[in-house]
Amino acid sequence: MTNPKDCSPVITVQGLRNSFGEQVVHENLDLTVCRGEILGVVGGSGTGKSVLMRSIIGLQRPDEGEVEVLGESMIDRDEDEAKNIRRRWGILFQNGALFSTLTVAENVEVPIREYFPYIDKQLMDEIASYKIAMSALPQDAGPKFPSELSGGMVKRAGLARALALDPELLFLDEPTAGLDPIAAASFDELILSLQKKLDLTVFLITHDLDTLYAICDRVAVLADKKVIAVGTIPELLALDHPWIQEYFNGPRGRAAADTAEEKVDA
Ligand SMILES: Nc1ncnc2c1ncn2[C@@H]1O[C@H](COP(=O)(O)OP(=O)(O)OP(=O)(O)O)[C@@H](O)[C@H]1O
Repeated sequence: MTNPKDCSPVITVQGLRNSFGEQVVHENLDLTVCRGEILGVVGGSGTGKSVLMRSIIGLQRPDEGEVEVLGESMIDRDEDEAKNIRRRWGILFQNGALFSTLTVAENVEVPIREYFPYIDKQLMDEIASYKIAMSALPQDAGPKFPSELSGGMVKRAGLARALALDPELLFLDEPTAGLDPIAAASFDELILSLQKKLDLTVFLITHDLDTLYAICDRVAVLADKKVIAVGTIPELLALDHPWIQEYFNGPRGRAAADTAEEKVDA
């Protein structure tokens, strides 16, 4: 499947190979993420979605292959160069990855302090409070500790921190995992509205079929150690790969498609 004609690549992965000892996780994996799209990444458990994300953000050194993000190669960067690139993206890890001993506002301030240590306290607090509002958290969430928040609020706090440095690119690792369907749908809507407002490119790992239907422009499918297909859901449905058919045409896939259709009709 080819990339859209007007694709301006923000992430390009070519010939990626990752292994742990004898276990080869990726072999000859290629993927392009285009500017301004929400790309969903799906695949069975253990197919290497998180390892792929770690390779893209430079946390996992591949055995082979090229990874370019925002026009810069991610392989063998020195720390200063890597830091400059990291500043241009935000990451929401699966469990929120907040510092438990810091309040929500202090968590949001962590990346700001790292990159702009000279910003005074008042401005820092104002930026944090703005990011908290953007993530649809009530302002009284700022002084709370992560242990005082619901699961949905922890995700929003993680999102507020991911947005701290006005990123161009957002990585989301299973953002709706562990949320009830209403909280998950509202988180999807939040991501979609932020993506539009901030003109973000989003790399989104998910198992959540509703999320794929609700917000993803294209979906990349990981299987057999590589990206076996990438395209819109109708494009993927036209392929007769057994995993794709089972995933999208299984009972959960059909339920998600029905929900998406009902939303369009409403
Ligand atoms: N640091 C590591 N050391 C050894 N093996 C690892 C390491 N990280 C990941 N793996 C292995 O790589 C494979 C892919 O893992 P990964 O976490 O990327 O899968 P995934 O597709 O994200 O799975 P899930 O959907 O269950 O989260 C797994 O078999 C995992 O055990």
